[in-house]
Amino acid sequence: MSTHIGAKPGEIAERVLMPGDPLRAKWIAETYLEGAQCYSTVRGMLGFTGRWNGVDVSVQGSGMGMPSASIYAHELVNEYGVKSLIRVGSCGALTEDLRLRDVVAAIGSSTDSNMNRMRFDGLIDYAPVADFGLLRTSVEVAERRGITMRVGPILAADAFYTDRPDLYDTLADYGVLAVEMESAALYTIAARFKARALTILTVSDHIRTGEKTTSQEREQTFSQMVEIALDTIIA
Ligand SMILES: O=P(O)(O)O[C@H]1O[C@H](CO)[C@@H](O)[C@H]1O
Ligand SMILES: O=c1cc[nH]c(=O)[nH]1
Repeated sequence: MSTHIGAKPGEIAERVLMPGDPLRAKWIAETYLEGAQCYSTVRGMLGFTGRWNGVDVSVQGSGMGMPSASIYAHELVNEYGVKSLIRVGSCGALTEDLRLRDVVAAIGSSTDSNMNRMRFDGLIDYAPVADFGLLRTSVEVAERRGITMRVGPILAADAFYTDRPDLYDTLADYGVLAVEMESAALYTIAARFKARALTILTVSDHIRTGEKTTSQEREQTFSQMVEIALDTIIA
C-alpha cells in the first residue's frame, strides 16, 4: 500500500485511466473492463484493475484539483511503476465553437496554479505538455472510431468558481479551448518521473452559453472519451 492507495504490489497495471470522479472510475471499470477488481477504497478514491481487449488496464480516481491529482499521479508512478496515464475528465468550454459533450485532447495546459512556480523558483514558466506518442495515437483512434476530437491547449485552474471570468475571455482569444483542474499537474509529474501522460476531456459545461450536464451524466455517460482513452492506452 502507498499512503493514499490501498493496492498491493502488482495489483495496478502499467496503464492507468484517471478520472477525477471516483464513481466515474467505477462506471468505467464495470462498463468496459473484463474481470474488474477494486484494489483501493482508501478515502473513497476508488481504483480498479481489469482487462481491455486482453490487456491489463487500471482506472484510478484522482479527486478534484491539482493537489489531489498530484498525490495519485505521484504514487501511481513512483510506488506502483505506472508508465502511462490518461486523464478522462470533464471540462468547461471557453470557445464558442465547442458544444456540450464535445471531446477535447489537451496538447498543453496553462495554469494559474502556484505548484510549478514553486518547483522552478518562479524563474521559469514551465509549459506542461502531453506525451506526443499518446496524443498522436489518440488522434488516430478517434479518427478510426469516427469521433470528432478537438486537439488544442487548455487551462488547468485551481478554482471551479472563478472571480475572473475576464481571464477566460483572454485565454479564449489565445485559442485556449477549455478549463479543467488537473492536467498541468499531471503533465508535470509525468515529465518529472519519466512516465507518459495525456488528458482527454468531455465538455460538461459551456462557459459561453451556460449549458451544463447533470452530475449523473458526468459520472456515467462520457463514453466517447473513455473509448478513445482505452484504445489509446493499450496501443
Ligand atoms: O470530471 P473531473 O475529472 O473531476 O474533472 C473536472 O471536474 C471537476 C470539477 O467539477 C474537476 O476535477 C475538473 O477538472
Ligand atoms: O473544471 C471544470 C470542469 C468542468 N466544468 C468547468 O467549468 N470547470
